[in-house]
Amino acid sequence: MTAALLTGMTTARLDAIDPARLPALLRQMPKAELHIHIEGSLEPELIFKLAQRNGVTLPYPSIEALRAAYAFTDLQSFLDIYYAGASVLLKEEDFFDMAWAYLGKAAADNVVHTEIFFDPQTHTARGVPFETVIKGLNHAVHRAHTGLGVSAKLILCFLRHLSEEEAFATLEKALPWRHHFIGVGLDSSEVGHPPSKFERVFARCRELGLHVVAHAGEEGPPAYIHEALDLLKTERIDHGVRCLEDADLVERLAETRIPLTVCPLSNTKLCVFPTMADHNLPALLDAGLCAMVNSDDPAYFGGYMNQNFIELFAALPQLTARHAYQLARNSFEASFVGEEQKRAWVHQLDAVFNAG
Ligand code: HPA
Ligand SMILES: [Zn+2]
Repeated sequence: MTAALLTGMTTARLDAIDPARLPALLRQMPKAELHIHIEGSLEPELIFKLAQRNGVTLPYPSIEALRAAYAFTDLQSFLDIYYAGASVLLKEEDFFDMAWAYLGKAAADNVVHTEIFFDPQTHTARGVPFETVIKGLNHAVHRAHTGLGVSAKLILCFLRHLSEEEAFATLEKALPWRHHFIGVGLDSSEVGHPPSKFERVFARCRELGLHVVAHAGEEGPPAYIHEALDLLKTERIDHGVRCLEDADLVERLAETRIPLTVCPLSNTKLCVFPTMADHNLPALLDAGLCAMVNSDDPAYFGGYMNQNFIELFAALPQLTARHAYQLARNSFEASFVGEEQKRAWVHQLDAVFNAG
């Protein structure tokens, strides 16, 4: 599979690229984003605009005060603010506006394909119908194809701090809209909520022909990654950076080419790594894993896709054009699209690296 995707670019050619071209290449190269929570793309400006439009009172007096609260110590300290921010989303056009703003940013970063997580339970718990959420998001996704040239798909995430029963109830509500999303995921507070809690829900989702992914090994132990693979049978692992603590797991991930959707700025902002220079993405690539770069919650963590690439490569000088190409190629390999489309995107990628 890997060899088939690696078209014109040889390692020797990649290593001959002038390092001065690297920042431009990172920006210009076509890429796929596979780990973005749409609620995490809600910028403070849009939060305030929607609050005003919907008559919602926010516990922050200004945009600056809200932004100042974005100093996180761990995943939970972020999730508390992230769920509060989502409280301004009430109407279909709110969900459209949020997704449309993200898709414009993605297009500007040369993201040609994005698989977008959404958290319906965050909204249905506040009385917003599932239909309102999915219709608003779907409208933006469709408009992105024609208006921005960005291919976008939706992945429904279950909140793992809630019960199995609530996940099943959410799936029931989603089924009339089954054709609007391609898969399911698992997010929210990881530690104490292992993948095993959702084994039966995921089995049902697989029966329905949905793709399955799960957050694991962000704050949780490598055992959670094993569980996601063994019990949920996930096709990708979201984050997964703690896999390096378990040599057998690394071998398993390398052999199966199960992708890891890594989020560098997220990991530094949530203190998974003390600084970007400590990030283990170079080691993940050296271990032969199908890892790539994603933004996770770009409005909260300081940047969208290209900002993640730029800060990662600036902090880790051992990363070169070879790694940039590998990361983009991995993003296409890991995406839930057909082989022909993947090959077309890799050809576009080759063209950018061959130019100049
Ligand atoms: O990084 C994350 N981890 C878990 N849940 C989330 N929900 C939004 N972002 C995240
Ligand atoms: Zn995430």
